[in-house]
Amino acid sequence: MQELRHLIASSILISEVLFLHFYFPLLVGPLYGVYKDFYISASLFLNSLVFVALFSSYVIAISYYFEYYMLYLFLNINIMNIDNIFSYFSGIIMFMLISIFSRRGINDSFISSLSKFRLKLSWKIIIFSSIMTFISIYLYKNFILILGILISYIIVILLNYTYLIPLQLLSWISLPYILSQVELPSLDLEGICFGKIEAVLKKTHLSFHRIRTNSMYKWSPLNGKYCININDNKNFNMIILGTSGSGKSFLAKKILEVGKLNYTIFDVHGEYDIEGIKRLDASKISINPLSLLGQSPRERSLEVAYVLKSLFNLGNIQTIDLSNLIFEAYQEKGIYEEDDTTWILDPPNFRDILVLLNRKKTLATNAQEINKYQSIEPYLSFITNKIFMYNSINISEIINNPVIIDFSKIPTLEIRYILIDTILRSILSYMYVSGQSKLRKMIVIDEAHFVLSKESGLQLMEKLFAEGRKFGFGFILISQTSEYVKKLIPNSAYIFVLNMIEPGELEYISKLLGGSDMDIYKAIYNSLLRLPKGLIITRDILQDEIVLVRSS
Ligand SMILES: Nc1ncnc2c1ncn2[C@@H]1O[C@H](COP(=O)(O)OP(=O)(O)OP(=O)(O)O)[C@@H](O)[C@H]1O
Repeated sequence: MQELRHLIASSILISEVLFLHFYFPLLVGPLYGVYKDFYISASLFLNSLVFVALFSSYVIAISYYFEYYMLYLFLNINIMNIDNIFSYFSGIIMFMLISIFSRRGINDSFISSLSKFRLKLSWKIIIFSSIMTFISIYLYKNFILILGILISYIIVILLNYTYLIPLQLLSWISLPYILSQVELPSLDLEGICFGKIEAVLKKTHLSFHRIRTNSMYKWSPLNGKYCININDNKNFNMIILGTSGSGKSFLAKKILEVGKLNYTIFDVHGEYDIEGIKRLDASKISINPLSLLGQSPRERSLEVAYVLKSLFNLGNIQTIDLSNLIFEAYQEKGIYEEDDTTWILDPPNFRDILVLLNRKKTLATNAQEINKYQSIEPYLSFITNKIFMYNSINISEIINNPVIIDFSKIPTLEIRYILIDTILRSILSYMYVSGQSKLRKMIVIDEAHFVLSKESGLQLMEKLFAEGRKFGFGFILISQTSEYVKKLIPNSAYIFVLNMIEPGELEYISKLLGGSDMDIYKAIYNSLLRLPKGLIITRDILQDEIVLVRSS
């Protein structure tokens, strides 16, 4: 939207010059000569104030003086004299003083953009721009015009934007526009381009964007593709946060579709239906959580007991008893800790453990022992479900093909959780066996707080997040709340936030994206509250810009 600002600024200049030429003489009659200088000085003063406010940049406002100079040259008026320069700079200095007294500070958006400027030279642009410059030098034969062209030429080469090459020809007239292009963040234009950038958060005086921030930082409209280059990141993990209906699953689907990624979606509520993608009804599969998954019987017994502890809030003694019982069940099946050749035998299932528990209960010799078994029996009975009897699910098939696993028809949340946990652990074990790889699989977990709210689920996810990249696995976690994803954020490459309304969430996310700057915090806080469906706020890590993106 820099274009709109330049259109306004240039329109002001051109109308003033035209007014001076055509109507001013009619207005003041024979006193034209007397009032002309006053008119020019006053308009220079006022315009400099307007231009600084419009561009939030003293540098761009100063460059407009040269455009002014060129336009007046057409009327044979030379404004390059001390009086006029003084008038123009008085306006700029007055703006600085107003900014200091209103505690806004002297901030120049052009200069602050220079710190983020990434130099990318291209031979193509250097050659084209040089040819254009030589042609214009030959045509213009005027020192001032040529100087403007040479300055524009250098900036165009440094900025590396092809569309600026023809603008060089306009010399000083196009210089303010060319300079303002430094402010465009040079975001990646390669990778997965799943959205359009609508705006960038900038410290500016004026904003033409509809999302109000009520802060010194405002959304500065920008047009461009928004791309993520996941292969360049330290991991492939992403977190999507937002209220219900804000567009979280739409965004996840876009990333998968545009990136042509191989994926598995853990669809907790049965919301995903993607044409041509296989849906697996989780209530019709079977997976045995007691499969060893590359671990020893002791390790796996402890792990399963820990999962049940997290799920049912079991006490420590109950958890140890349960773990010992599971370990004994392995031994009954001929699977021994010290003999890893037995680890490939068929594992017991929850029903075997229940049978073992009942046998031990009948053989118990005192009330304490009976109580011990009775305290874990209801939980074991509860999870002894046909889903956990044997292994019908083929993990390598799930990993090698796109698939949506629909968990919505699983009757109880506890069974749903154990099933999701077991599939994720099977994937972890597959990862270790299959070895290192480039990105081969994205795993999307919708309603991730369901898994992460359990201690064992959070630990498992932390492990997957930390180790997935090495083995070519990335994760997209979707959640309505940030509460459970906090520990995963350090191992995430991208965090996309859609509309949020809960004050605690807003505070956390605004601090996370905005850092310690209170004005940025305020801007993000107010924007998240107002975000319409499909609009995302994210921080571009490479450019360190906070951007507003629409998934489309
Ligand atoms: N960028 C967008 N452009 C067009 N439609 C969108 C966009 N984002 C979301 N929608 C539409 O809005 C509706 C809600 O989106 P979506 O299901 O992705 O929300 P959600 O945040 O996942 O909701 P829930 O938390 O309830 O699952 C859908 O019909 C979706 O097609």
